[in-house]
Order: sequence, then structure tokens, then C-alpha cells
Amino acid sequence: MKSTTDDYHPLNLCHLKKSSFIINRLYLIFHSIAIILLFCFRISSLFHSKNQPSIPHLLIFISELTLSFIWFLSQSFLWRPVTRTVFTHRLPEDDQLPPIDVFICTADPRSEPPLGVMNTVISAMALNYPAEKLSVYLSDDGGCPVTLEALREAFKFAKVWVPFCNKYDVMTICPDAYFTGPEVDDEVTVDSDEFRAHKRRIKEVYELFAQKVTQMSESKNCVSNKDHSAVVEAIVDESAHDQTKIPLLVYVSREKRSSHPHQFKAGALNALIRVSSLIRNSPYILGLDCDMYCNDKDSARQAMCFHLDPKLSSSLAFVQFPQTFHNISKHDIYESQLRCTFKTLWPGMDGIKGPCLSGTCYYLKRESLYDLPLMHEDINLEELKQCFGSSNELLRSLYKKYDAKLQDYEKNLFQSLQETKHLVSCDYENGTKWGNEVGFRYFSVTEDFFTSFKMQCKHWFSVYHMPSRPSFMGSCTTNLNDLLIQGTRWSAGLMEVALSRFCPLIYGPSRMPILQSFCYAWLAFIPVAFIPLWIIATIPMLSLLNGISLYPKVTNPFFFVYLYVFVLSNLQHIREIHSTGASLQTWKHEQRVWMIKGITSHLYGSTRAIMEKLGAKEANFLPTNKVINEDEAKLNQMGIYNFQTSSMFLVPLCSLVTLNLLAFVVGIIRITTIHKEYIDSFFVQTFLSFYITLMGYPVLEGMMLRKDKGRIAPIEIHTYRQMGVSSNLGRKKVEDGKGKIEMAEMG
Ligand SMILES: O=c1ccn([C@@H]2O[C@H](COP(=O)(O)OP(=O)(O)O[C@H]3O[C@H](CO)[C@@H](O)[C@H](O)[C@H]3O)[C@@H](O)[C@H]2O)c(=O)[nH]1
Ligand SMILES: [Mn+2]
Repeated sequence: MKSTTDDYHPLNLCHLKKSSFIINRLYLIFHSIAIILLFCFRISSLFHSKNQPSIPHLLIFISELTLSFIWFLSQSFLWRPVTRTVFTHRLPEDDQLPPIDVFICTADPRSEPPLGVMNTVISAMALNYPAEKLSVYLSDDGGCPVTLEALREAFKFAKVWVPFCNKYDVMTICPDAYFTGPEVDDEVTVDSDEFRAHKRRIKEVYELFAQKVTQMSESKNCVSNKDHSAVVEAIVDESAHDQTKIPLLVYVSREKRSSHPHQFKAGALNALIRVSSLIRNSPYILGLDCDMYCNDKDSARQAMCFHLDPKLSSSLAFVQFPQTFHNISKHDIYESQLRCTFKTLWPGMDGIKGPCLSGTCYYLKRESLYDLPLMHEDINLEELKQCFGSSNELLRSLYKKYDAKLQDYEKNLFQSLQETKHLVSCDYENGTKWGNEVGFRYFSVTEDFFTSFKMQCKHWFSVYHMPSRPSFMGSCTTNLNDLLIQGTRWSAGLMEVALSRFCPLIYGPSRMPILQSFCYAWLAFIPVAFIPLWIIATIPMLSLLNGISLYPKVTNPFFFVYLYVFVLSNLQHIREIHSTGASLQTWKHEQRVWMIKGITSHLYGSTRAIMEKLGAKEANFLPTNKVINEDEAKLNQMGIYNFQTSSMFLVPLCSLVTLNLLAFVVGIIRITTIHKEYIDSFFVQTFLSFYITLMGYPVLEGMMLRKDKGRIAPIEIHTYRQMGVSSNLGRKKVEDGKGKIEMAEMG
């Protein structure tokens, strides 16, 4: 491609979202003025409340300050939102495309069913990309033989599945989704009779395969093993007489010893980086969680429209796609779709220096993980070994430029595999810069957030691409327990960063655009919302019960400032939701889930991060449950909360809602029986308790009205005791007569 034609026929375009652009800035100005007025009121009431205690006023002031701080940071996401389009037909010919290594991580065959994992693997093998340029690596942190066996079966199935997808241009390349979903692909076929017969045959093969894998996963060997040696194996077909070309498939299970920290997902990814660098050493990496299957065969080509753009290429670290979920229910009461993140925040960051890495659904440039100031020209071998470890093969791979025409790597495959065992041993990283300046960073359990932040503090940037057909689809949380455990892990990981020397507000501004550091700071400080939420859910109510007025009287002009802030911020939230195509219901659920998480996950996550800092606890990563439970799915579909979770989460929710209900009732009684003066002084507090009771209504209903399994039963609250075994998140089983429910508790 000549450079003159590049300008006229770009591979991608970036568009500014102009309409939101103006509204967002007007909102910023008006809201800021209102907030300053609020502070004036609060400060004056602190100094003039002679005959009233000032502690409650002070606490409310703290909560208002914190909320304003969070709000202020959040405005950077609204500063310059953009969208992007790509032109895949303008990509160079296939033989010019760079190779891609696909990394898929799995950790526990019990919470991550092998059949789902295999579907992800197969879908990645069926991507529309030259087969000899695609290699798929499965990291099995569970070290489970069943997973390896299932992978062999998956390889056999892929041998018929991939050609089928190629031949008929199948869109839904994940077999399970293809055979169980709506039959949209069938419309695009040419020779329908032949196609239908072929499809039927493949379906039978798939069902056999699925049955086999399901059977294997029911065996008692199907558990994760925390103490085992390394296994690296390329899956090959012994009866290789047919010439079908499908991507290389490699199974990697790094060595694990209970005495060694294994650094969770980041550790697994770094092991894959090393293994793959000895095999194909592809310059690009597609990262996927085990439940995130490829839903669009063209995502790799779309990503290449950015990576191969000469204007972006040199400092583009990754192309992030949104996470979408196949099991979102109509109501989405748990706000599992993460609408705000993927429809508002990431497009917002994309207009500055690019979105944050989201752990999955990204095409990353390998080089961005090796980014070292140390990689200067005259670096000597010893220095290199101190960074990357002792493997000469690995060091050589750093300097090997990829060859678009591909060398015959298969000749050396066996030899490379031997060497890789050493690279995934427990000791390999000792004394090196892995996890520190090389690879995914270990500093925080939200490795994606922190690695991304550190990358963008260097010269790297990223782009966000959100095509209309979801490129990847995963399974989301469908019950309160999973939601809050996941939320606690995220909060802990984010707070670890916020409270460290890498706090984006301190570490960021000199290294990246100030707005970008505000975005990262907002993300890191999300958990802090637990402070204002706890204050606002208790202090105004306790004060109301004790006859202390905290807010301006209805006749006071400042009352209108409060009203304005409340109404305007909600209108802006509704507008923002509307602009992303969601309904008013989403507003309610987002508010509610924000409150629920704020009261529980954010509090526990922050506490955990502080304890880790003090050395009282160790970091932990309990994989989110991906097993679909029929009863649970039914409740979720009906929009009913499943409250089967630990008391640690339930007790605060129940007590706060009860307190608010009580305050509301008392407020109303007094308003109707006492003189007008009372209405004036306590209107805001009564309204607040009403609003919180309304938002918490499902909790009340769960405590008092419901009779089903998902309700909050008073006795259960007492039986879910603390485990107290170790500092880890432990799982325990609770028998409930009909079936077993898995509960997770924090020790
Ligand atoms: O020790 C571990 C723990 C987890 N995983 C894998 O990590 C992935 C993500 O774990 P999951 O339990 O699905 O976590 P989520 O909370 O759903 O994940 C989100 O948040 C994580 C950070 O907390 C990111 O790493 C993920 O990519 C992002 O999807 C899964 O494939 C796991 O198998 C490992 O490989 N090793
Ligand atoms: Mn997940």
C-alpha cells in the first residue's frame, strides 16, 4: 500500500459523538455551581448549629465531599466520547497478515465447566484468519487431566467444525451457540440441501463430543489440583492422514506448588507469553476468559485494521472489544451487562488515550508487554537475563522479528516444547522482572486494570471497537452471591492501586493526559463510595429519629439547590442511559446495584485491600461461577433477586433497609401529627429514607413477603457462619433439602 492511498482509503475512522459532547459540558458547568452552593450551605450550618450536635453535619459533609470528588473524576469520561469504524476489505492479502496467538485461561473445572471452555477454544480456532497464522493456547490453572482429555476431543471436533464454518461462511463460530441459538446463519447458504445434510452430520458429531466431555466432567477426577508439575502439550492428530489445516492447539498447565505464590490469572498469562514466544512468537495476542467465546469470525481482521494502520501502529498496545453476555435476562436486575463500562466509560476513554484493558476480548501487541527502558541497544546478556529469566531461547525470541511468510516452525515444535517446561516452572520468575516490569503485572488482583494503567503511563495507547454484532460473548453473574463476590474482588484490586504509590492521581498526571489519569483514578476510587453510601443510609435516619435536622428547610433557598442536584444528576443519568439505547428500568437497576455493591462489596473490598497493605491478609482470586443453575436462571428471568448468599452481605442490607423503613414511618407519622414546622425541617430526611426504602424494596420483600428458596430466611442468616479456616475465600456447601447450593464466604 502506498502512503498516498492510505490517506484516502484508511483502514479505520474515528468519529466524535458531538451531541453528547455539548450536553455533557453544559451539565458539568451547572452541576459544579450547584455543588459549590451545597458546600456553602454545609459549611455555614457547621458553624451556625449552636444548639445542635455538629457530628452528624460533619459526617454528611464528608459524604458530600466524597461523592463530589467521585462525580468530578467521572466527568472526564464524558469529555470527548468517540466511536470507530473499520474497513476490513482494505486489509492486505492473507499472506501479509501477522500471526496471532490466542490465550484462553481456565482455573477450576468445577466452576468453569469444561464443555464451555472447549466451546471457547473451538470458536477461537474457527476465526476467519489464515489457519497457519493462528495458534490457540489453553492455560489450565486447575491442572486437571480431564481438561487435557477434553481438549483432545475438542481438537478432533475442530477438524470437522472449522472446515464446515469456512465452507458455508458460518457467522456463529461457537458450536454450542450455533446449535442451540436461533438459526440465523442458515439464510446465507447457497446450496441449501447439501448444507442442511452437512449441518445435520456436524450436529450429530457435536452432540457426541458434548456428551463425552460432559461425562468426563462428571467424574471425580474433575477437580483442580494445586500441587502438580508442569504440562505443556501440543495437541496433534495421531491419525494425521487428512490435510485439513486448522490452527495449532497447545495445552499449558504451569507447575504449581502450594508453597509458591502463583499470582492467579496474571501468572497464568505470563506463563503463556513465555511458552508461546518459543513456539510461534506471534506479534499479536488475543486474550480470552474461558467463558468468552468468539461470536464473530471477523474480530481478528477488525483488530488488524487498527494494528496495521501506519498512523497508529507504532504505539498502539491493544484493541479492546466490549464484553457482552449471552445470558443477560430481560430485566437484568444485577446490572450484569456492565452497560455503563462498555457503553459510556470506554468510549469516553477512547477519546483520550484509549480504554482500560478489560481482561478479555482484546488484541494486544506482544511488544507492549516487554516495554522496558532497559531494552537499549548495548544491553548485555546478564542484564537481559535479570529481566526475562535464564532461557536463552526466550531471549532470542525478543529480537526475532516475525516473518509474515512464516518459517517452518513445526519442525522445531517438539524441541521447543521441551524447553517450555522450564519456562513454566515455579522458580522461573524468581529474581526476574516478570510481573513487575515485564508481562502482566502482579501488583493487583485486577491485573487488567493495573497492567493497562502502567502501559498507558508509558507511550502506549489503546483503542475501543464496538461493532454492532457482538464479537465475543461470555456468561455473566446471575445471582447476588456471585455478583457481590466478584464485586469484592474488583474493589479489593482497585483499592490496592488507589492506596499505593501508583495511585493514578499521583502517578498518572506526569505520565499521561490529566483527563486520562482522572479516568483511571475514578476507576481506582470506585470502592470509596462505600463511605458516603453508609453515611447517607444511616445518619439522616438516625438524626430524624432523634429530632436532629440536617438539611435545609423547604422554605430555605438552599433546599432548591439540593432538589436541583438530585433531579439534575438523575436526569443526566437517564439521558446517558437513553443515549446508549437502554430503558428507564436500567436506571432503577443501576442505582440499586450501585447501592447494594457500595454497602457490601466496596466496603469489604476496601477493608481487604487495607488488610493486605498491613500484611494481615493475602490477595486472592476466586473465579466467578459459570455453572448455570436452572432454578437460579428462572428467578433471574423473572426479575426476582436470589438472596442465597452469606450473612456478611445480607446483614448490612437488611439492617439498613429496616432502619430506613422505620425512619420513613416515623417521619410520616410526625409530619401528619405535628405542626408544619416539622415538615419544613425534616422533609429531606423523610424523603431520603423513602427513596432508600424504595430502592431496597426487593430486600424487604425478600425478608417479609417471599416464600421461595431465594428469599432471606431469618434462620439462615445465623447458620452461614464465618469459615475462619484460612485467609482465603473459601467455598462451602449448604444443604437445603432439594439440592446443594454453593456458597462462598470470606474467611
Ligand atoms: O488463578 C486464576 C484465577 C482465574 N483465572 C482465569 O481468569 C479468568 C477470569 O476469571 P473470572 O472468574 O471469570 O473473573 P471475572 O470477575 O468474571 O473477570 C473479570 O475481571 C478479572 C479481573 O478481576 C479479569 O481478569 C477478567 O478478564 C474479567 O473478565 C477466567 O478465565 C479464569 O479461569 C486463572 O486463569 N487463574
Ligand atoms: Mn468472567
